[in-house]
Formats: sequence, structure tokens, C-alpha cells
Amino acid sequence: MTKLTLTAPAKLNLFLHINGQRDDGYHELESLFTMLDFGDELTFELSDYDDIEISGDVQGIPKEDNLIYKAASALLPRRRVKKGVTVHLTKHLPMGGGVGGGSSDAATTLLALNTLWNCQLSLSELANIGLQLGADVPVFINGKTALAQGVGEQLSSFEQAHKWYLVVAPGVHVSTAKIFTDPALPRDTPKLKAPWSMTETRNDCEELVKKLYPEVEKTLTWLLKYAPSRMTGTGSCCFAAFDDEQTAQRVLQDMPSSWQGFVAKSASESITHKQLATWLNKEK
Ligand SMILES: C[C@](O)(CO)[C@H](O)COP(=O)(O)OP(=O)(O)OC[C@H]1O[C@@H](n2ccc(N)nc2=O)[C@H](O)[C@@H]1O
Ligand SMILES: Nc1ncnc2c1ncn2[C@@H]1O[C@H](COP(=O)(O)OP(=O)(O)OP(=O)(O)O)[C@@H](O)[C@H]1O
Repeated sequence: MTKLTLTAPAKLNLFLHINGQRDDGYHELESLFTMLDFGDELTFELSDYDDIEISGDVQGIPKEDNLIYKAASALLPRRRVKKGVTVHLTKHLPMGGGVGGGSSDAATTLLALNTLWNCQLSLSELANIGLQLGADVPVFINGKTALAQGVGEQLSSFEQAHKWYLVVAPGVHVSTAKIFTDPALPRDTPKLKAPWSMTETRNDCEELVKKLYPEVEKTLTWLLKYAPSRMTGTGSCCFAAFDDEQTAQRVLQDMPSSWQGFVAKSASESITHKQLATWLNKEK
């Protein structure tokens, strides 16, 4: 039976600027996305039953709302192999934490089923389908460190020195929609003009989220004692950047036990793309 296991990596927004708001309510952003070498694990197995099944860590998400199910359903009309699929999910990424776990699961599902169902869609066709599922899905389809503009769908490659990141989930859930509809969110950061440097960047959601969720403020204050730190996306996860793994792991050991955290390295290319290439080579 055809079986494929892939990692759906976390992303970090190394900065996030909000430049304005469109008539449909979505925000114009500039954000530097990097992929981490850590994520959820998804196993795809073709089945003779003509349906989409999801097993594993899916508690709390009705099947039809699961982004894995939505992604698989979006590809159904394009499949050239009349088989169903069972997807087994092992969740490692905090949900609604700003590390893009749901979007990454969706992108990984599109990439896997494009191969297993022989849909023969290009990455840009997959990214267009993914954008209907979430603003961050195209970033994971692209699978590279990238500067995102527009609502997150206009991507340009970007070279960035790789670091080790300690990512801390303070245990509070921040609703992206709530932050983006708050009148107090700044929406007027001027677009970056080349050449720009990381020192002139920030996360425009950070001050508002810190005010609404004191645990996020506490997390950032604690991380900043050790290394340059920021919030990712609309939170609640925050990250600190280190030059080496040992220091990041040492700080993780010191972390208050009410928080959860992991240490991961940034990667130029998404681990999903590397694993898929290896699998395809073996199948040839
Ligand atoms: C801000 C980021 O976290 C940066 O990575 C993402 O762009 C958000 O991505 P996401 O969670 O996949 O977002 P979606 O599921 O598409 O949208 C959630 C909500 O966020 C708001 N939203 C999202 C992206 C964007 N560019 N402008 C917005 O205003 C919308 O109100 C939407 O209802
Ligand atoms: N497979 C899935 N994994 C995680 N969340 C999912 C999944 N399917 C649907 N969801 C829903 O999507 C919501 C957002 O999930 P996600 O983990 O992508 O948020 P996030 O890390 O804040 O992402 P972003 O940075 O893109 O805003 C969750 O609260 C959950 O209800």
C-alpha cells in the first residue's frame, strides 16, 4: 500500500509589518517568513475506500473544519488516481500559536496528495488553492525563507543567516481574527525601502497582544534576558534567536514549567520538500 510520511514544519515571522487594510478587511503585510526544522508529522496512506479519513491528534477539531480535510477535499476534483486517503496526524506544534501549524498541515497535504493522486499541479497552482484555505498556506507550499507581501501571497526569496530558535508557547490562545479586527492595531507602517536592515523591523501585533494577554508580555520579558526575542504572527508564541543549539537548550531547561517550548534551527528549504524529493527518488 502506498504510504508517505512528511513533516509539516513550523514557521516564524521574523518581523511582521502591517501597511494597510484592503476593502475586504484583509491586511496588507510585509513579513519575513522562515521555516524551522521541526513540525507536525503526517502519514498519508491511499485506500480503496473513496473517502478522506483523518486519525491521530484531531481532538477538538470537527473533521470538516480540519485544514487537512479541507486541503484534501480541494484536490479531489483534480486527482488522476481513484483512491481515497487516510491521513494520520501527530501534532507537535501548538495550535493557534502563530507558528502556522494548521496552514503547514494544509500545505503538506496539498504537496503529498498532488504526488499520491498524480494531480500534476505546479507549485503555483497548489499555492493558489492553498490561499483559499489560509493566508499562510502559500508560504509553506513555496517552502523557502521568503519576504511576503500583499496578504502574504506575494513571495520573494530572501537569504537569511540561520539561527537556533527557542520557541515558547505561553499557554494562551490568541485569535488571529480578534487581533486583526481590534481598532488599536497599528495599520500604517510604511513599506520597507531597499536597502533595509532587520534592526528597523518589528512585529506590529506585539504591543496589542502583550496588552490583551499579560502572559505573552511575561514570556517576552523573560526571553529578552537571554537573547533578542519577538512574537511570531499574531502570537501567542514568542521566539529567541541563538547562534548555537547548546545555549538555546540551556535556556529551555530554565523555562518556567507552565510554558511549553522547543528548540529548532531555521532552514533555507522546508523539510517537507526535502522529504518529498527523497521519497520520489526511492519510488523511481
Ligand atoms: C498574520 C499571520 O499570522 C502571519 O503569518 C498570517 O498571515 C495569518 O494567517 P492565517 O491564520 O492563515 O490567516 P487566515 O486564516 O487566512 O485569516 C484569519 C483572519 O486573520 C485576518 N487576516 C489574515 C491575514 C491577513 N493578511 N489579513 C487579515 O486581516 C482575517 O480577519 C482573517 O479572518
Ligand atoms: N490540522 C490543524 N492543525 C491545527 N489547527 C487546525 C487544523 N485544522 C484546523 N485548525 C484550526 O485552525 C486554527 C489556527 O491554527 P494554526 O495552528 O495554524 O494557527 P497559528 O499558528 O496561529 O497560525 P498563523 O500564524 O497562520 O495564524 C486552530 O485554532 C484550529 O481551530
